[in-house]
Order: sequence, then structure tokens, then C-alpha cells
Amino acid sequence: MSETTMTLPGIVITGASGRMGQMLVRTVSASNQARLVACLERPGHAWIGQDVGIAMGGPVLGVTVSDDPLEAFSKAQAVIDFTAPQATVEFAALAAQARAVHVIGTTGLEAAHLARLSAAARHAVIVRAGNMSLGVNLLVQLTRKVAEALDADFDIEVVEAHHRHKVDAPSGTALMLGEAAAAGRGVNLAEVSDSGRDGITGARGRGRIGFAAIRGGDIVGEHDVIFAGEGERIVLRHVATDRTIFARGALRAALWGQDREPGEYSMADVLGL
Ligand SMILES: NC(=O)c1ccc[n+]([C@@H]2O[C@H](COP(=O)([O-])OP(=O)(O)OC[C@H]3O[C@@H](n4cnc5c(N)ncnc54)[C@H](O)[C@@H]3O)[C@@H](O)[C@H]2O)c1
Ligand SMILES: O=C(O)C1=N[C@H](C(=O)O)CCC1
Repeated sequence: MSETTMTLPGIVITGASGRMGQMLVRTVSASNQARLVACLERPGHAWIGQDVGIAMGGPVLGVTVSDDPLEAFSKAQAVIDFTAPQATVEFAALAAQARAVHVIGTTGLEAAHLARLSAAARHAVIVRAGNMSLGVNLLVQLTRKVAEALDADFDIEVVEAHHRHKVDAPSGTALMLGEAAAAGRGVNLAEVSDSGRDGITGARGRGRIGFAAIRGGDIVGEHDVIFAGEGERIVLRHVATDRTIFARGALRAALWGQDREPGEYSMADVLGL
């Protein structure tokens, strides 16, 4: 490794064998702005002890997959984490101890998880977003603007579609879009949200923000925000066709976070939106 390469921010990828983990390993190891210093998987995982490149079916990358976050974080400037809520809150405490920037793509986080992330962000930088792509973060801004411009004569529905393996609903992105719509309307999403309609639900309530989730096959991620009025309808749509958009956003966030004060940041901060 050259001296210049040694000065690049060192990145740890958690959940390295996952759909996003593998995409992140490829993105970081191909980057000339960062270096891959460690890869983590859960204890007992078949990849532990193997070179991550070989485990992915490619060339040697010189990084052995480990189940020891403390050791991994001690040599890193950033942790990119797309795993599961319980793992993410534990990583947040350890990343804060190591003063490493923690980039969190994990979705399905509940209030208790978020409180633990806020505690960790007192000591280190956390960048978290339910979607790290440029396109979705622009769509969030557009959603807010359209919701600001229209009144409750327009019913707002967020429809999302993802692959058959996804475990949480509504998706993190759908919730970001719902929050943006609610903010545009000046209401609290928790008070107007309707998800999981089934059976005799009664007519739609005025001012509600509805969510619907489709799961199937290998859909990477699709989101529509529908503003349905009498005689007309606006549909804002984002379609992801490749997970590199999330990995590129996460790496950008890890680099951006290097010069920041401890605290919680979003992709809107990273992208200057
Ligand atoms: N924010 C975004 O842009 C974005 C984009 C895609 C996916 N996601 C989210 O990222 C998360 C992961 O998605 P995925 O499709 O890659 O899932 P996945 O199931 O393919 O991968 C998750 C990986 O995390 C690993 N893991 C779980 N607990 C662990 C632990 N304690 N230590 C180390 N590794 C652990 C699992 O073994 C698995 O390999 C989900 O919450 C998903 O919604 C977010
Ligand atoms: O594949 C997933 O899981 C995705 N999760 C994020 C979400 O919940 O919105 C982003 C899109 C892909």
C-alpha cells in the first residue's frame, strides 16, 4: 500500500455478506477516496475468517471478515452499516467510542433504537437515512413542496415496492416521503398515518397520509407519492434499478462526515439539499 493510500479514510463495512454489504465492499474497494480496512458479519456466519473478496466469489481483497466490531472500529475513520436495528444500535455505541463516523442505512428502527442513536451522536458523527440515493433525497424535497402547495382536497398516498426478502414495512424511504408530505402540510405524520388497510376500513379520512407496500421477486426499490384530487392526480416516482446508488451515497456520507462536529445528520445535509 502506498503512503497516499494509507492516508485515505479507513472504512469498515458491517453485514458484509448482505445485499448491501457486498455492494458496499465493491464500491469502497474500487474507490480512490477511501480504503476498506475491515468487514464484519454476525458471530457464527460462514464468511468469518475468509477473505471478503474470495467469499464474494472474486479476487482477494486482503480483508478478512471478522465478528469483532471493537477491533475493526479501532482502525477505522468510518463505519458503513446496512444491517438490522439491534445490530445498528450496538455498532453506534462502539463507533462513538472509536470516534468513527457511523453511516446508517438500516431501516425498521423504532423509537427506542433512535434514542440510543441520539445518545451515541453526542460523541461522534452519525449520518442516517432510509435512502442514501440522490434521486430519492430530491424526491423528498419535491414531495414537501407539492404537499405545501396543495390542501387536503388532494389525498396523499405513498406506494412502495421491494424484493421478497425485505423484512420491514413501510420502507424507510416511504416513511421519509410520508414525513416530508406531513411537514409540507404542517401536520404530524404519526397523527395522520394510515398503513395496512384491510377489511371494512370505512371511507378514507380527509387529510390522512396512506401507505401501501408491495413485496416480490428482486425489485430493488420503487416509490410513488400520489396526490389524488377530484379530476386530476399528481404522481411523483422514483425507481431504483441498481443498489450502487445507495452504496455511492453511503460512501459520500462517510467522506463528508470526516470534518463534522458530533451530531445526527441526514443525506439532505450531505447533499446540501
Ligand atoms: N438507506 C438505504 O439507502 C438502504 C438501501 C438498501 C437497504 N437498506 C436497508 O439496509 C438493511 C440491510 O439490507 P440488505 O438488503 O443488505 O439486507 P441483508 O439481509 O441482505 O443484509 C444484512 C446483513 O447484515 C448482517 N448482520 C445482521 N446482524 C449483524 C451483526 N450483529 N453483525 C454483523 N452483521 C450483521 C446479516 O448477516 C446480513 O448479511 C435493511 O434495513 C434495508 O432496509 C437501506
Ligand atoms: O432493499 C431494501 O431493503 C431497501 N431499503 C430501503 C428502504 O427501506 O427504503 C431503501 C431501498 C432498498
